[in-house]
Amino acid sequence: MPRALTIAGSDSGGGAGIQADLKTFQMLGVFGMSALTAVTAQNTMGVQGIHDLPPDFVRQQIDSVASDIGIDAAKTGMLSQPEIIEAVVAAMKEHHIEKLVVDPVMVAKGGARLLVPAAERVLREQLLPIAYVVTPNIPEAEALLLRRIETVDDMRDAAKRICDMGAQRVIIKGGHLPGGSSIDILYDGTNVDELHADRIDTKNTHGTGCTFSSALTAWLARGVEFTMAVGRAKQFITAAIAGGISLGHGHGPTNHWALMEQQDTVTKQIWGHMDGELHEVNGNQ
Ligand SMILES: Nc1ncnc2c1ncn2[C@@H]1O[C@H](COP(=O)(O)OP(=O)(O)OP(=O)(O)O)[C@@H](O)[C@H]1O
Ligand SMILES: Cc1ncc(CO)c(N)n1
Repeated sequence: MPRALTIAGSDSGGGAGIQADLKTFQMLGVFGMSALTAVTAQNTMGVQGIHDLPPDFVRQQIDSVASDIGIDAAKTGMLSQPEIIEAVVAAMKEHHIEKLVVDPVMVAKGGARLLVPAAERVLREQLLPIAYVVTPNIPEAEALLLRRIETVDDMRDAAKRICDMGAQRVIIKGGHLPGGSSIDILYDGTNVDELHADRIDTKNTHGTGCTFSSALTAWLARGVEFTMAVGRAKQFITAAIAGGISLGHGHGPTNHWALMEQQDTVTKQIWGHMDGELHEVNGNQ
């Protein structure tokens, strides 16, 4: 069974962070494990409190699962403090984690900081160079590069510049760009690609970034090639946003079960991919 680890914060509201990641892993048939970095008191209205965990204890959680269960792919989300980033980097190196998806979470939708400003430099200098892929949204890419991103051309340029900082691959998520479609830019160190989806008119976008990066991690854990894994992660997040549940009074969560509920082409495509892979595995035995 493919195994994926999320190293991230807990969202008590269940739509983002560790909770979104584990729900997504489960939906995509991957065994999910977690190393908590922080616990937040959070709901659809915002973040009411943050309690960071000690860096050594973050490290201990990673060591526990790596030394026993094993990790096919890992992702990072909210890392909160510079010392936590340092602990995570040391653990990733020691356990030789190659498929590392870095979601450089900095600020929650309502504006609360999930990474102290002093940690941005450590993230840039220590975490990016060990990332298999980094997935900033537009404000995060702006913070990493200290420059504005206003157009799709700016996003393409930013993807190359972030790759120059050491990440092997970059996806700039366009959820924050105004316009009728939701464009993500994908750079694999050689080619730039665009991923398009119609923009869904909804306020229920809490945790979209976490859900997208955990779907990508799940497909990488399953051994799917990078570009295909990104395409399937995009299908998953688009279905989850379109899945339309409305909870709470603010930015509600996406629907991680959307694929189970809608027996449409997206469901058939995604479950079909998995079915195909299972047949391949069985056929090779
Ligand atoms: N309204 C929307 N309609 C369709 N796709 C969207 C919409 N909003 C975001 N997306 C897609 O969701 C994915 C996540 O992008 P986004 O920019 O929202 O991440 P994020 O800001 O990191 O999310 P969060 O901080 O809430 O976890 C991207 O693939 C993006 O294109
Ligand atoms: C714990 C946590 N991680 C990430 C995000 C970003 O969506 C959030 N709101 N909360």
